[in-house]
Amino acid sequence: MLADEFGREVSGVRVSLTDRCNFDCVYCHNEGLGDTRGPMAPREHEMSTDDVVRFLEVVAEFGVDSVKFTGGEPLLRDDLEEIVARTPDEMEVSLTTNGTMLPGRAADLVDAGLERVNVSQDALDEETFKQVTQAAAYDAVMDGVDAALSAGLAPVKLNMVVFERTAGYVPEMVEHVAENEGLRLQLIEYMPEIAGHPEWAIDIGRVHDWLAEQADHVERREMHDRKRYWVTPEGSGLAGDDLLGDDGAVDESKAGMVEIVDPVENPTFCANCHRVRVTHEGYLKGCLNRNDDLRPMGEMTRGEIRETFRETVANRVPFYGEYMVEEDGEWVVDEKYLDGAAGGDAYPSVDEAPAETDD
Ligand SMILES: Nc1nc2c(ncn2[C@@H]2O[C@H](COP(=O)(O)OP(=O)(O)OP(=O)(O)O)[C@@H](O)[C@H]2O)c(=O)[nH]1
Ligand SMILES: C[S@@+](CC[C@H](N)C(=O)[O-])C[C@H]1O[C@@H](n2cnc3c(N)ncnc32)[C@H](O)[C@@H]1O
Ligand code: SF4
Ligand code: SF4
Repeated sequence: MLADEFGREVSGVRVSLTDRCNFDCVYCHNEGLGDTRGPMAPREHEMSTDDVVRFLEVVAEFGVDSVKFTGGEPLLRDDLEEIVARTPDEMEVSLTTNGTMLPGRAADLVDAGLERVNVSQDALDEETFKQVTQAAAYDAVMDGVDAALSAGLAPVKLNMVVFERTAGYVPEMVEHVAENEGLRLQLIEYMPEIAGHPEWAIDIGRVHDWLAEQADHVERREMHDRKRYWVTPEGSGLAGDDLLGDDGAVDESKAGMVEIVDPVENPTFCANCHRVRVTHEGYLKGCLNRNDDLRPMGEMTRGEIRETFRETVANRVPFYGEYMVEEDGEWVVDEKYLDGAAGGDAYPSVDEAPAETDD
């Protein structure tokens, strides 16, 4: 496995398959590339099926053992089933989606090899959901979660972005996953780095504190050093070791899992980041929040992709703690990165994007 100069092995890749989306969430960072608004029809500059598969085959040689497909909305790609089916067998395949297109496709995706799915759901309230996503699709998302469960994808993780408009729904969402076996909850700190509106953020520390009071068992996940809180349904009377099965792990029929994703201004999170990203146009990048280290993979042979992947890993830096450093209580870009010293150019326009190739 390749490791960067901060000792972080790269075990996973996150591939954005498109920047198109049928929602227009007010907070969307689009995996670092800005706006999802625009035509919904397939676009020429998206990586082809073969491009995606070739990249995955190359990184599998380096021991990368998991891939997450994301976007935009990855289910807008009609070839998603084919991509999943052609992903190297040794890789765990997961998907992050708004869920609306899972009915009718979840079973085929599972047949193709999909192992896990995260579905974005910011509230249990239809009106708030509509305001946040700017789409009237609450029922479609709920149907999507059901379709994933019926297809055997339990536990399904619900992704909830916690910011000023949704924070009030946290207790309800926690109770929802505590009561419903097969669901987990991921509370994602609102990230303003690319989306803007820092005033929407809430203090995620308060959510940690509240959950610590509710939880009957707490764990840490190696990835990002994320905290996981296990919460039992109200009135269950279960606590502590009651929750553990014979294998020492929490029995999910007794408690719901709530994980907090809190990357903002968090050097510890970044110090445990083991992922390289790929944009829908086939650029490698070392960090969600950066677009000054992009390396194109289009028109490339496997040998060149190998080299580009090595370069991307070698140039990865933790965003908080190295790229952004604290000065007088403020986070500022470390001077040495101000001229794009990592070697890449600023994100090129679509017209300059590399053409698709066969290899
Ligand atoms: N800054 C930052 N944010 C991340 C990172 N990983 C996840 N996030 C945030 O969490 C959101 C949801 O992540 P997902 O793609 O659903 O999955 P995940 O939690 O990373 O992965 P799994 O738990 O393994 O499924 C992302 O879109 C980001 O907003 C990361 O490495 N850096
Ligand atoms: C960019 S979306 C792409 C996949 C899919 N369209 C979806 O919504 O699940 C991936 C995840 O990023 C989260 N997200 C988007 N913008 C964010 C932001 N500014 N801060 C934190 N999370 C964000 C979304 O809630 C979603 O769970
Ligand atoms: S559904 Fe996902 S990609 Fe689409 S706007 Fe919302 S967060 Fe962004
Ligand atoms: S370095 Fe930090 S901000 Fe960048 S992708 Fe990793 S965890 Fe996220």
